[in-house]
Amino acid sequence: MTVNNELINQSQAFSDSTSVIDVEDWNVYYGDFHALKSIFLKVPKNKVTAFIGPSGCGKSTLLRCFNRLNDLIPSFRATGRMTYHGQDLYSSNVDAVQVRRRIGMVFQKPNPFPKSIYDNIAYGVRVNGIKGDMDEIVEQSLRRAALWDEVKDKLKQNGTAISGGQQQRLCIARAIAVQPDVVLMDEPCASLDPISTLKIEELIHQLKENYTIVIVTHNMQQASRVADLTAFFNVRVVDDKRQGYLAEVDRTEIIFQNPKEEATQQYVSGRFG
Ligand SMILES: Nc1ncnc2c1ncn2[C@@H]1O[C@H](COP(=O)(O)OP(=O)(O)OP(=O)(O)O)[C@@H](O)[C@H]1O
Repeated sequence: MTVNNELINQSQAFSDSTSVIDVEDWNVYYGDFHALKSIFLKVPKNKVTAFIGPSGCGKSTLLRCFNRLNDLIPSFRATGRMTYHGQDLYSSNVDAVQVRRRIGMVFQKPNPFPKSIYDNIAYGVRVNGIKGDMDEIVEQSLRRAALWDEVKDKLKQNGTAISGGQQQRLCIARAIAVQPDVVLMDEPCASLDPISTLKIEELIHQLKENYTIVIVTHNMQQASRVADLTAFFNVRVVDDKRQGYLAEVDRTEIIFQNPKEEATQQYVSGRFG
């Protein structure tokens, strides 16, 4: 296996952190399209890792590999090794449903169930057979998602009948209610106004005390505000086809102030992408 520079840089940057997810020589294909080429990455525990890069470079693809969401796409195929706490995530004896419980996901568009706020939380807790006082679990999850004070008097109200920003925090509460240890966020603020966006960013800061977070964002300020580590993905053309790769990964301040790659500098300063 080739040792690559990103891995060396990153291990220097976060040598004090344990990694939760380890990616080694990871390649993704959709049919014969090679979407992601040879990714090496360590996702550090209780940190926020941001994925940035131009459209189509494979940020969402890699994020969705972490909780096996791409398994649902018939043309998807991956090679290489991806481990979660040292366990091979793609081993045949790993249950993808259990993976998704431990590695939760929040999507770009808030997607609460058309059920009460209470049941939005309680549903996944029941389905996953999690024991405990349901009222307490609901309250605790809503508190952790910084939503409790706004909804505590209307828990029976439909989860779709609150503001977009509140809906997104409800989706975060729903994700953390099933006791994950990683929360993946795919452009979680893309459909939100600036005030709701700031609330989610503050929440991300709080959440990393208890969870490991990976966020895909097109918003450079957001990456620089929330992320400890930033991974810049880029696209190159191989045999007339666009192929995504990890160009550089390092501490966020280095990626934004003193990156090693020219392309990273150009991207973070808004000169392409
Ligand atoms: N289900 C799929 N089938 C075939 N190709 C796909 C599929 N999903 C994504 N791709 C392709 O894989 C590449 C990476 O897509 P992906 O959505 O991961 O990129 P991204 O960096 O998240 O893009 P964006 O920033 O626009 O959301 C793109 O060329 C895309 O067209």
